[in-house]
Amino acid sequence: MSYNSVVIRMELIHAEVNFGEVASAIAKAGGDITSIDVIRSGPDFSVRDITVQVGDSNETEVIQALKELPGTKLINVSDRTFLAHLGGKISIQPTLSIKNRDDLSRVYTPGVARVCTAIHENPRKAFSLTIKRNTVAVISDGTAVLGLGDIGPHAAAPVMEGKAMLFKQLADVDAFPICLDTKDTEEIIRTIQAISPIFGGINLEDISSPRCFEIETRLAETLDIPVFHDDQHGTAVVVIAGLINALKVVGKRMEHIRVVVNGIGAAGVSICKMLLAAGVTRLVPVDREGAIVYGGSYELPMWDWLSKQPQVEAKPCSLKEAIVGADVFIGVSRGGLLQAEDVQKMAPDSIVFAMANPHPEIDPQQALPHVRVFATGRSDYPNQINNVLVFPGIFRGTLDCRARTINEPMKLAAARAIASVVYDNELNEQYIIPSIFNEQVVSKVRHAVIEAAILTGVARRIPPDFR
Ligand SMILES: NC(=O)C1=CN([C@@H]2O[C@H](COP(=O)(O)OP(=O)(O)OC[C@H]3O[C@@H](n4cnc5c(N)ncnc54)[C@H](O)[C@@H]3O)[C@@H](O)[C@H]2O)C=CC1
Ligand SMILES: CC(=O)C(=O)O
Ligand SMILES: [Mg+2]
Repeated sequence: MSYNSVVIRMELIHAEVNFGEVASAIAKAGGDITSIDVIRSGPDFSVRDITVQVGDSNETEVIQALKELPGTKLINVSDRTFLAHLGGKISIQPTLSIKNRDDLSRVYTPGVARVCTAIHENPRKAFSLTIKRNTVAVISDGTAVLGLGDIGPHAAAPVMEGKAMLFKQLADVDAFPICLDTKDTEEIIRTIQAISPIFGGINLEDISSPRCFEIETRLAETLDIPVFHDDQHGTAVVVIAGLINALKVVGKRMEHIRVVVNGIGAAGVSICKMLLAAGVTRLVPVDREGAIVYGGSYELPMWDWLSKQPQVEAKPCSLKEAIVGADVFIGVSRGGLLQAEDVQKMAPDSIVFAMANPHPEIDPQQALPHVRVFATGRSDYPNQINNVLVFPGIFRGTLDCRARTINEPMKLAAARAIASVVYDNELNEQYIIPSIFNEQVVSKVRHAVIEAAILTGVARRIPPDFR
């Protein structure tokens, strides 16, 4: 069940009802009052805003119970999540204000012309004299939005705005959401190439597989700024970070574990690749039709690549068969695929990362009693494994050193940096991954990424704190 916060504005006639009765009607219907504000108060009546936490299955009951309560009048019900989206979630602010003609002639014509000429003569100056220095495009075609699927570019916008907010708040990166009204691979590539001059980096988001692989590869080959498909690499980095720490908690080693990854799309492919690079020797990638097996032959190039890796198991099986005896389950597919009896059959001290959003592969209440370490992509349970721990710090570091790409050593360094934020003496089943509000995350990821970029020769600038 998912939870929403609703604000209920209602009038209470004092002679007929008191607040205790209202509170008890809400509680009986399954709502949880989190705050009360008095909007107007008179001798005979008062108007209050009551904020109530409701599950998606009991919101109607709460409203109905209040409608039926004598002495009350329901004025309005607003969903706080929708309120937070009114008018969108970001805006653009100038860095200085124009107070007089002198200011005007400096930031605009004629002064601006000298700056344009300087960039024309030396295009690298765009990095210091325009927003390219600190701006990332968050680009989606709306085809794989969270686990909601192909919901189109308009409906994708709230997620892209949310990513832009997180970039700014967590890492002071200016990010701009762009939702493309095309699913055509060539048109997407050409459009991104055409808009790229103003950006210092491209964060691809929620573009379905397998198109996302070609789009990213072709853009990375042709652009001189980093192109990072967040659902692939951000997710893989945070999974490796979580796994490094979860394995310490259960006392197992990367080389000895058997891992099942369910959902071999954008996130799943990248996770599998990074698991192999991290030393996993027994891997079972599973998609809708069952396991992708060693020695098999697949139309999708990434699946075919996986089938050539000797660490991938050769025995065909379904997800429910694959999970028997597994040490680790990583889900990046869709919600509600597993039940308690499935995770019960895993090896002792099992680790489950059920990361489909917004609904995980297994309901946390079903899984928790049977697994040693459990994590989801959501913020309402402990151990939130979400790529938000990765993209702000990775781009902060990349922009600061003007890296032309984000390579494997930079990603691995980011994963280790995230894991290192939780000290060994703090690690436990409920705390394998730091909170996104832990300020060390962005600064450690930034540092590790810059160091790796310099070492691998992709940094075009050495930031002052590295000189
Ligand atoms: N927690 C996090 O940070 C992240 C979570 N995700 C979540 O992971 C899921 C997948 O995301 P993407 O890889 O971007 O999507 P995608 O569309 O590229 O891949 C999804 C894959 O799951 C497979 N799949 C669907 N139903 C399945 C089933 N019943 N059994 C096995 N496989 C199944 C599809 O065939 C596809 O290959 C989404 O729910 C998304 O919200 C994705 C990125 C980050
Ligand atoms: C978190 C994220 O990027 C997703 O679920 O698609
Ligand atoms: Mg995403």
